[in-house]
Order: sequence, then C-alpha cells, then structure tokens
Amino acid sequence: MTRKILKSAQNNQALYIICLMLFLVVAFHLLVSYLQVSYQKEFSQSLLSKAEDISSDLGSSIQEASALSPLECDAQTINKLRIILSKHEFTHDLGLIFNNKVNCSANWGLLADSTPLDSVLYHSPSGYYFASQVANIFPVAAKYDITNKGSVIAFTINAPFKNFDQLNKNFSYKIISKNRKYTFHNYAAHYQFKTDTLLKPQVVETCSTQFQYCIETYNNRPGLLYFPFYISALLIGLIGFISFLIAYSICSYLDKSHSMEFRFRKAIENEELYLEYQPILELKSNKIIGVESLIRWKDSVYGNVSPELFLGIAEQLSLYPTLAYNSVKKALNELSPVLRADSDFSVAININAYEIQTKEYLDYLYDLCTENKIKPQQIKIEITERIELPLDELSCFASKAKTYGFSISLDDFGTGVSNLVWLTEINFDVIKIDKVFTQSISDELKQEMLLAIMSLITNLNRTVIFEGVETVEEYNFIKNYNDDYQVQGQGWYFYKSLPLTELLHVLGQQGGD
Ligand SMILES: Nc1nc2c(ncn2[C@@H]2O[C@@H]3COP(=O)(O)O[C@H]4[C@@H](O)[C@H](n5cnc6c(=O)[nH]c(N)nc65)O[C@@H]4COP(=O)(O)O[C@H]3[C@H]2O)c(=O)[nH]1
Repeated sequence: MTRKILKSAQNNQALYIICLMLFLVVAFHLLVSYLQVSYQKEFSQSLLSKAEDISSDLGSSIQEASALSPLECDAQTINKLRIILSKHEFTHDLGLIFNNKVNCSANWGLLADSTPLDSVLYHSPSGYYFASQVANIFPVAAKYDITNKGSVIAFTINAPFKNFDQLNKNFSYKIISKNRKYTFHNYAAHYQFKTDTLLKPQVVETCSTQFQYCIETYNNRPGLLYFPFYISALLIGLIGFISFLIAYSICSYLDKSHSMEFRFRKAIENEELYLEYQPILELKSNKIIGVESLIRWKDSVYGNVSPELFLGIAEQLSLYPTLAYNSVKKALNELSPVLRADSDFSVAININAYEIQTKEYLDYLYDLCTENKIKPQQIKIEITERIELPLDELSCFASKAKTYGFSISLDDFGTGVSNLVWLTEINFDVIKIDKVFTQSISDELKQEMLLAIMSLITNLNRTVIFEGVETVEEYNFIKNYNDDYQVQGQGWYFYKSLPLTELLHVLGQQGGD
C-alpha cells in the first residue's frame, strides 16, 4: 500500500513540476503586473499633474485676455495678447474669435481668413469649448488643440506630452472628459492589443479634482508580456528549472520521510516504541509462571512492524544500544510490582550480540534489578540460536550472567546449526523449542524429530518451553508426552503478546481463581 503510494508519488513528479511551473509562471506574471500597476499609477499621476499645469496655464491666459478692453483685433490689443502669451509657459498662441472664426492671434497678428470652428468644438460644463488637432487655422500645416471661452481662444500643441510619449512606449494613454464624451489627448503605444485577445490591457484611471477630465493609462503588455520575447522565454525556462528543483526536493523529502529508516529514527526519538508481554504457562497446572517481553512499533504509515525487521534497522542506524537499554529498563519498571509480588514469576528478555559484547550490560541489568527490588533469578536472558558469535564468547557471557544470578535461555532451539554443541558447551537453564517443531505434529518426519529432541532435552534436566503452541492438538500432544516432566508452553493457543494493562488483568483473574 505504502509502496504503491510512493510509486504513484514518483509517477506524479512530472505532474507536480508542471503544476508548480504553471503556478510560478502565473504568480510571477501577477507579481510583475502588480509592480507595473504601481508604476502605471505613478505615470498616470505625473501625466495628470502635467495636464493640470497646462489647464491652469490656459485658464489663466484666457482669463487675462478676457479682461482686455476693448476686446478687438486692433494692433494694441494684439500687442497686449503677446505680453500675456509671453508670461504663459504652455499656451502656444492666444487669439480672438468672432463668429466662430479666429480673427487675430498673438503670433500671427490679423488673420485674413480661417476655417470656422463650429463642428469640432466640445462644450464643457465649466463654460469652455475644446477642440483637438484642428488644422487650417493659421497658414501653416501644424495642428492645434484649442481652448475657447467667450471671445478668447488659446492654442496648444502636443509638445508638453511628447516626453510622456517617449517615457514608456508600452503605455498608451488618453486624457478624456469625466463624462467620456471628449478626448483631449490620445497617445497610442506602438504595441497594441487586438480587442478580441484574451489578455486585455491593464487600465489605470486617475481623475483630476480641479478639472473635468481623467487620465486613462493602458498597459498593453501586462506581466510577462512586458519583456521582449527572448527574455520571457528565458524567464519561463528559469521558472521551469526552479520548479524542477523544488518538485525534486519535495519528492526526495517525501520519499525520505516515508522511508522506514527515517520513520524509525523519529519513533525512537519520540519514544514511540512500547512493550507487550506474552505469558508463559506451566502446562501441568496451566498457570502463568512468567512472561516474555517483546518490543513493538506501530507506525502510522507501515502499521505494525515486525521486531525482526526494525531491530535490523536499529542496528544499521546504530540505534540498537538506545533501544536495548530503554526496552529492558521499561520492562523491569513496568513488571516490578508483579515480580516483587511473586518471586517465582519471571520475565524473559531477548538480547542480541550487542548486549553480549558490551561489558557493562550485565552490571546495568543487575543495577536495574536492585533499583526495582527484583531478584536477578527472575530475569531469564534469552540467547537465540541464530546469533552469530563464537561459542566461547557466548559461553563466557552465560557463565558471567549466572554469577549475577540471572537465568540463561536458549531461544529458537532447533533452528540454528550448532545447537547440539551449544547444549554441551553452554550451561543453559531453559531451552525454548522453536515453533517449527512445536507445530510439526501433523508431519510424521518432524514429529519423529520432535520426539527425539524432547527425549534428548529431558535427559539434560533443563526447563523446557515449547514456543508457538497454536492449536489444541499441539497442546495435547506436548502435554501428554511430557506428563511426568515439568514443561512449559507459550503461544497463541494460550495468549498472544499483551499490553501491560491486559496482562495485569489476566494475572489478576488467575490470582482470583
Ligand atoms: N506464529 C506464531 N508466533 C508466535 C506464537 N507465540 C509467539 N509468537 C511469536 O514468536 C516470537 C517469539 O519471540 P522470539 O523467538 O524471542 O523472537 C523475537 C526476538 O528474537 C526479537 N525481539 C522481540 N523483542 C525484542 C527485544 O526487546 N529485544 C531484542 N533484542 N529482540 C527482541 O524479535 C523476535 C520476533 O518477535 P515477535 O515478532 O514479537 O514474535 C514473537 C512472538 O510474537 C504463536 O503461537 N505462533
């Protein structure tokens, strides 16, 4: 199940990269657009200030000219117009208009003939008339923007906005009346969107509080489109590469965090490992006379992991010593009330090569017994036949353990290769016959072997425990054959390994019985 998840996670790596890349491209596009909007707002604001300066300049020049008297195109008035014009920065020319025809101007003097302005004028609520890009007023090809109030007409040309036109070639802009009926000035950037494209230009509108117009700026290339094609392609390539790196790191982290080694290390750090105890019974009386302490790890991804598997991982990761010391300490702490209450009750603990080769281990175990007021005789140290250590080392350890008062059990008897030699060289107190033999009663050959093994062991005068008793047939067979011999049994027929509370409950019931 977990493997399937991991496999599909790997298969989805490409999908992650594509999604992440799309996300980053969109995020980058939005970020650039956002920054552009700020810049666009600044740009709009500068345009508006410039437009307001021009409007104020025109307003004041028209106002001053309107105050002239008499307001006629005589030489004196034209001279006065010239004086007014010289004081105004943005007013290009100033003239007088009668019957919709410009009769004279400061720059051109008296005009013989000019085009009537009727059809092109826009009337603002403040009493001004405007027209833009009007030709044929003066005897030149130039076009003028016109502002007219009463008999005075002021002329402007586009020059003040030229700087803005140059400033940002991707922004178009318009100066339009607030009622949107009239466009005073219009600049179209060279990059224009077709109206049917999906990406509409980004529009920012800033309205004047003094005058009846607004500035509309259009960013025709929002976001990533702002950059030339090769830079956009380079950026998208870079984003793709970053996406790959991120997705790769996430997948590697997920792989790693789902690996059993990673999760086991975390479990040790968080002290998630716990103990269960499997009762061992004396078959004659069916009484629980001890337990075997078995370590457990339940992981949220891998479920119940076999100790044989995670003990190997603990060794690979050099975490076995922590596990070994913690588990035996916990077992003795948890069981101490039971062990103190009944000095015949025993606990079997499993050890590996590490404990055998660590000189201080037996001292540690002895100290634990003292701390918990338990007799060392109540501790049965199980050495499995599968352990790969020289016989003399095992024998030496067993002898030393016995000097402390501990009992020594030979675990999984019958599954190793050198068991018969072991029986003569190591002074075991208990021999635990492996479940392979216990469960062999239906197989004739194995049954013969079991009988031979049993007669061999009974002659050695050791305590015998049959491991892995699962069925009533197995139980009856072992019990009947050993009727006059003190054998013990352990297995699912009696109990599986139990959490401490359940064990205490079972022992409580037995005491009651
Ligand atoms: N099929 C079957 N199995 C039965 C039956 N009755 C008991 N078992 C299982 O047989 C194993 C007996 O432990 P073991 O031979 O010492 O073998 C143990 C022991 O060598 C090792 N182990 C467990 N706890 C510790 C520990 O705290 N320290 C060390 N060093 N090794 C441990 O892990 C091995 C496996 O432990 P578990 O998986 O708990 O497996 C346990 C137990 O759950 C039965 O009727 N049928």
